[in-house]
Amino acid sequence: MSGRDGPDGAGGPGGSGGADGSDDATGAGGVPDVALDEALAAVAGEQPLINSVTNDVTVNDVANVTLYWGGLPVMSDDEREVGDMVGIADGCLLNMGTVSESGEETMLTAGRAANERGIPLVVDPVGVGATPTRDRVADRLVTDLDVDVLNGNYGEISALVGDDAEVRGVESVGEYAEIAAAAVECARKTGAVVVASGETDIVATETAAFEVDAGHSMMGAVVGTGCMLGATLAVFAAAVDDPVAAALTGTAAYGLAGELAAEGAFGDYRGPASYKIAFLDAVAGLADASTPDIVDRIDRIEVR
Ligand SMILES: Nc1ncnc2c1ncn2[C@@H]1O[C@H](COP(=O)(O)OP(=O)(O)O)[C@@H](O)[C@H]1O
Ligand SMILES: Cc1ncsc1CCOP(=O)(O)O
Ligand SMILES: [Mg+2]
Repeated sequence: MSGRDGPDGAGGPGGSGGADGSDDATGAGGVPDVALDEALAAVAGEQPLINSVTNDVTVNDVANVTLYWGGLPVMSDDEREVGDMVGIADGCLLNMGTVSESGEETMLTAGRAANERGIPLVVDPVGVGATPTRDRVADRLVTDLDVDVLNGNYGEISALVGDDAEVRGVESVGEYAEIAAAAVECARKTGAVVVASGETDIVATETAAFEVDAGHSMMGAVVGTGCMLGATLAVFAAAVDDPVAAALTGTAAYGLAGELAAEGAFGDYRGPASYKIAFLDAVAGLADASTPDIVDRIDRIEVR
């Protein structure tokens, strides 16, 4: 871990330590007693500055969703400056969606600065499994850096651990019956808390796996929802001390926003483009919306 509490570390807003079920700080069924309202209040109170080195396709969405959660976005990605910007940030996101040769080096510079500063480092290995270049860059990021939270779709997480995976461009294609086991193996390989996104999200550590039942199929119809999940995880990891509680809370909050948008709570929509607007408004308005207790959306699952 990057100088921060690991999954057994001290708790904090939004969750209490031992979120991998290793001590008595968990609730029923070995699920940590995460609290959405506490996490959202912590984000609002801390207003974490998040530096994202991210792709050209969704950079504006990543910036806005960071802001709408209550963080402060900055997208510094120049080798001459990024170390200094991460040096004053509270969290760092690396998203390799359109990584260039210089961008690869800049991501390593930013990641090393985050590790040295002891702030949360989130990595989204976009498109790993699609090309040898992406396989090499992703492996370099998780090997050379101390990653706190790693998020990818089912295909990307499976590809990272060498399981059969079909990643077409950046989209996960096919069935992944063993995704929970792949996520735990990925956590063991990288030392990160792993979020495997899909119809049901999986949050995994080296010793525990949780299903997060929140979200809507319309989220899968919008480019950028995985990238924006990475930004969400960076914001929550900067405000919630325990990285597992942060990942569970951020993933659940994100899915709840997707559900509220699909229900029309933040405006009608006619298709994926207008849904995206409603989704972003749901993120911005979640703190004021009445939301269910997210503990009821999280189930610990047994993984061999
Ligand atoms: N069919 C679905 N049902 C519910 N939520 C979904 C569905 N597809 C995607 N999501 C949600 O959308 C977000 C992005 O997931 P995903 O599409 O897997 O990432 P990516 O965009 O990187 O491929 C996640 O929060 C995930 O839970
Ligand atoms: C289409 C595309 N190509 C390179 S990055 C990118 C966006 C990927 O966004 P997400 O992973 O959220 O679907
Ligand atoms: Mg993605």
